[in-house]
Amino acid sequence: MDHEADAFRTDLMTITRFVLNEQSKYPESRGDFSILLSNIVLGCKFVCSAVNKAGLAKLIGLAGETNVQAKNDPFQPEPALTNYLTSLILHIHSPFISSHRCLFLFQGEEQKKLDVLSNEVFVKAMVSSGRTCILVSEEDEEAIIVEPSKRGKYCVVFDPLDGSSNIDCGVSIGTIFGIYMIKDGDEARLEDVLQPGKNMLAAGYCMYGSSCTLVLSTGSGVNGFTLDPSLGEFILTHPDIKIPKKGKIYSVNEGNAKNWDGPTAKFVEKCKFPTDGSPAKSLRYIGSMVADVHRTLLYGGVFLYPADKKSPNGKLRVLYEVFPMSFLMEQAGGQSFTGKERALDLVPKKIHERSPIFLGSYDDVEEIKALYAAEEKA
Ligand SMILES: O=C(COP(=O)(O)O)[C@@H](O)[C@H](O)[C@H](O)COP(=O)(O)O
Ligand SMILES: [Mg+2]
Ligand SMILES: [Mg+2]
Ligand SMILES: [Mg+2]
Repeated sequence: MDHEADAFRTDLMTITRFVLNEQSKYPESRGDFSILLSNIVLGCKFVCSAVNKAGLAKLIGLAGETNVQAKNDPFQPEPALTNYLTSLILHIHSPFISSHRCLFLFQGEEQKKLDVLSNEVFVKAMVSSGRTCILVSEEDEEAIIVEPSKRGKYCVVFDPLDGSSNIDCGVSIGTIFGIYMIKDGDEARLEDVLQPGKNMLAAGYCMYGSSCTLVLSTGSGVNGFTLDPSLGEFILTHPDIKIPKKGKIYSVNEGNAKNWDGPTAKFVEKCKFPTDGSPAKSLRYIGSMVADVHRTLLYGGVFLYPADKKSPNGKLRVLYEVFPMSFLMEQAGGQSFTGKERALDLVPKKIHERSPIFLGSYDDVEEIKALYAAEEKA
């Protein structure tokens, strides 16, 4: 370690310092929101560490593919490695996870186990913050109403592990979250989370990729933090992110093209064969919403998961995928549209409701809106 160089890094803007700075702008604040955010950050660090270790376990499992058991389950790690990883993870994260879950994680089927594990981590991190009252997770059918003794005034909606089908090939995945406040006093009701996205107080995601990046908005711009593994701290690396007004990339699963509606098909056609003299756009599609949106935010362009004949409401879930990403896009100067309205104006009726979504650079989304408006007139 270069201690001399490290000595010059002590003025780094860590996420903790950043959140406390933000808190100081509200002298009446008692720090509840900062405590909630710090528990979200801890949850992200935990999932990041589990994602990294799951990859290691799979690698070992693949190497043993020749025995019969390994054929049935090619991801079975060595027992010694399982024990080692279990004790390691329990040592670091024992307040959040039971030994049963830990063993679960390293005994094959990592993909599903990581969904379950990440969910358990986030639920526990949120409840133990003492600042939440309702939690909605992709992995839980019903909303979780926090018991009165541990209750606070915030509602958190989250997708604990987004893009989980990408785990097996080590492609970027993430966690998405959004935060609301209960409408009145001490009563927590389902209506408190069935609010339009524009009522969110904060939203963000953490991407577990070549680096671990947390992107956060508390309603005054968007900031990105990168985890420094040697410090265990998220450092502000992308201050005040602004999405380019127009982009050169479109991002969509074109395998669904035969079922698209007119405006979606026309927009993608225009991306590939522009008629106004502009260059054709490049196609980039990872298949993890977090990663596709992250690239869109930094490079510009548009991410779309439209409705199609098979899925008239699209695929992505309103509360914990569409809303947080739309909130971030707008905060970064972009737009987000459902094909009918501004995404953040949508009022969900059910916690796992889905919606088509078009989000990204302002001008690109404007083009999509014009195509839908033209179709409505015709
Ligand atoms: O819906 C997603 C997966 O979420 P999930 O892992 O269920 O939390 C998004 O991350 C992806 O954008 C999406 O899965 C990609 O969908 P396809 O193009 O494969 O339909
Ligand atoms: Mg998801
Ligand atoms: Mg998920
Ligand atoms: Mg899922």
